[in-house]
Amino acid sequence: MRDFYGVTLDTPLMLGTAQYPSPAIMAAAFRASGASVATVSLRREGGQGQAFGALIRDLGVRILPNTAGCYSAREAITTAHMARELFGTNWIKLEVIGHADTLQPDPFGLLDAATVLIAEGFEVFPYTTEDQVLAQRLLEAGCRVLMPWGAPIGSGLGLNNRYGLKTLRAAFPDVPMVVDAGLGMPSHAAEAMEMGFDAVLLNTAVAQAGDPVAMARGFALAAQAGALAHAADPMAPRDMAAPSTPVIGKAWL
Ligand SMILES: CC(=O)[C@@H](O)[C@H](O)COP(=O)(O)O
Repeated sequence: MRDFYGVTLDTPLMLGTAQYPSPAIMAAAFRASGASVATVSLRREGGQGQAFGALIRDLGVRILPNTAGCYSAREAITTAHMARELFGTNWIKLEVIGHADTLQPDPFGLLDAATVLIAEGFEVFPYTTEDQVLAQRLLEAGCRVLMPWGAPIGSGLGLNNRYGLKTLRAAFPDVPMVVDAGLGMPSHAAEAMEMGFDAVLLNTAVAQAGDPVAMARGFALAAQAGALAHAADPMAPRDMAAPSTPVIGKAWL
């Protein structure tokens, strides 16, 4: 498993903390998922007070505060400052949203905010697209992790641009990468891990499932299966059939 700013995670699953039917169900979903990281939105959940903060801390997982809902570099930077103070971590999942309908990242605001935050000692996890040039710029700015989107946040569409994700993975083989957002089913997580990504981050698919706890477990198993398959050096697909049972001679009839 990859190193995320010097931290090796036990499992390849990062889970969001929003939209669960109740705090108790959220905690149970975390336990079922074995997630290593909980991402927390300061702007959405910061107002829920100390009880929520205590609940998150009780999950016993690493906290990755995020800047969800920020539409400018300035807003994201201010939110990151508050998050560092509140959670006592330099980790920040940096979201600078560029478009209200797709919630896609604003590449320019993202790079500006990442540059400032890295200079201030933050360890930035940028929510980005699969664009290789932007990835290169983020790495040059000092990001040591990339979080390309699977699909628009909350859409559950899975991996929208497989070609883009595969080429991004291949272009920067040594950079830890997490597919973040848009996953709807465990098979999407398995596919991302099979492609060689190091972890997946999701929220809506678990929180909004009829049974969040069962879905959390499903994602955990799928991410683990995908990681195992990637490490097992999968066979290359081929166009023509090839008998899987070798035939030695012919049966005598
Ligand atoms: C919780 C969080 O950080 C989201 O912004 C994240 O990107 C998850 O997206 P989904 O809800 O689509 O899984």
